[in-house]
Amino acid sequence: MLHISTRGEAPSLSFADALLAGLARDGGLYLPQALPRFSAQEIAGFAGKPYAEVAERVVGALADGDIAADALKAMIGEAYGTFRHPAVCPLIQLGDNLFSLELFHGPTLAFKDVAMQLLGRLMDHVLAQRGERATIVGATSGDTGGAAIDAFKGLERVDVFILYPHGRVSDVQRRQMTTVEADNVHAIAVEGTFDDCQNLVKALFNHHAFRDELRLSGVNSINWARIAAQVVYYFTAAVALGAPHRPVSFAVPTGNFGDILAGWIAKQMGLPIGRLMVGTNSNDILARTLETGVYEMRGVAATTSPSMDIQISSNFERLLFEAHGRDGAAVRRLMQSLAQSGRFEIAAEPLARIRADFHAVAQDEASIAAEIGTTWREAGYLLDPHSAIGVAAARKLLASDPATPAVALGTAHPAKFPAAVAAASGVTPALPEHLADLMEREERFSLLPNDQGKLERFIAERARAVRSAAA
Ligand SMILES: Cc1ncc(COP(=O)(O)O)c(C=O)c1O
Ligand SMILES: N[C@@H](CCOP(=O)(O)O)C(=O)O
Repeated sequence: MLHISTRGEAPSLSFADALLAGLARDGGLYLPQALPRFSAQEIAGFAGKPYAEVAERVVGALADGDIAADALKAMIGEAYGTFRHPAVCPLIQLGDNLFSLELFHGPTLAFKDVAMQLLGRLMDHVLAQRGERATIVGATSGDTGGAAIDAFKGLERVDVFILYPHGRVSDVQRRQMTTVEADNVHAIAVEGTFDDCQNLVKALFNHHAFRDELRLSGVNSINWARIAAQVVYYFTAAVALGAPHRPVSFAVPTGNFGDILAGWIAKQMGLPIGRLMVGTNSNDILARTLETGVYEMRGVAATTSPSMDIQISSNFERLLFEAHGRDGAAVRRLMQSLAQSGRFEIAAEPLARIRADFHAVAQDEASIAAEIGTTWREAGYLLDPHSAIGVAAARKLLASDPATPAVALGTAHPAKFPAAVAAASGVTPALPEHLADLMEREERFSLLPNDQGKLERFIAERARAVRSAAA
């Protein structure tokens, strides 16, 4: 199966090629030409199966034979063997029809591990088959970076450069990136916001000579394989709650729109998802867009849910592509408008299509703290600020439809954000044992300005040095 770019001007690629490419050469994002679909009977058959087995079916269908089934099975087994919970992504009941899907039992305590542990293995596998090396560049508002560094540390065929906004991630998140001792890992603090970091990464991909010389690859959710791996937990959660015999709704703390897009993909693959609720913090560009049809950037505010302090929500482009009937030219026009004026307007028809599947609600800092406090007092369950946005959004779903189970995605462990959690609940969550000495480990990072030229020189020098030391 080939994968096509949302901007319609890049070569179509196989799953393995799209995996290594990251961003398409026309600046767009890859999507499969057609999505596989499971019958209700097949979905019912997922009930009671271990997570890894469902992952084999779902990721296997999306990879469409491009990765040999036995190799995929082995990689999935290894990837989810790194999780501390036997169910991998357990479902916890918090109230009547209210559930938390805990996605934070991987090595770095965030949902990013679910995809990244598999992505690292998939990339290494494909690079080894081809005898190639790659330079991975990624932008993080806190969690993707740590998850990528954990998944790729020490791999011989990749150098990893992670850009994070200086002073805008939590101490735990920063230390997960800066204390890893591996020569192929480079943590870069950028003087700017997450959006600046993400723009720099996209600019590196769009500088084709640099991209080709260093064989750039991406691990943000611009990489289709990230989304493919995230589709799996929508299936396991919904089936555990009675799908395909009844619909299940999901509330998703949203920033780059990758996680909730994975839910929409699951729906296109046959899963009966009721409503998909976008939850944002006060960086509410997506909530405003769904309400008004105008996507308009405003300055980004620093919040207690820093991983969602995002204005340019990359994966929204994939949804726009679908809502415009897969018209790459229409997406190019919208993206040009965004680059030139910081805004674009969605026409009535595509907006109606988006609104048919998605709803949105924004939470300010006071409501996030209140949700952490309420859930702790009423359910004895400690939420991190991002997951609290999900639970608050799920309550909104239940207020209008109490009969349909609402699953809030639990995207981070509360110990990643101890100060905010303690302030809201009075409880200071402890880091799991494997990270207990994180605050004592030595840090190693480079501070760079928000400057593409300087970043390119930095990456080229480091990548060449590692390659000549390895030769
Ligand atoms: C803890 C946490 N929650 C939610 C999000 C938002 O997810 P997405 O960017 O896929 O919308 C992120 C970052 O992406 C995150 O790190
Ligand atoms: N919240 C993310 C931002 C990057 O998102 P991604 O899913 O596109 O990698 C983070 O924590 O880094």
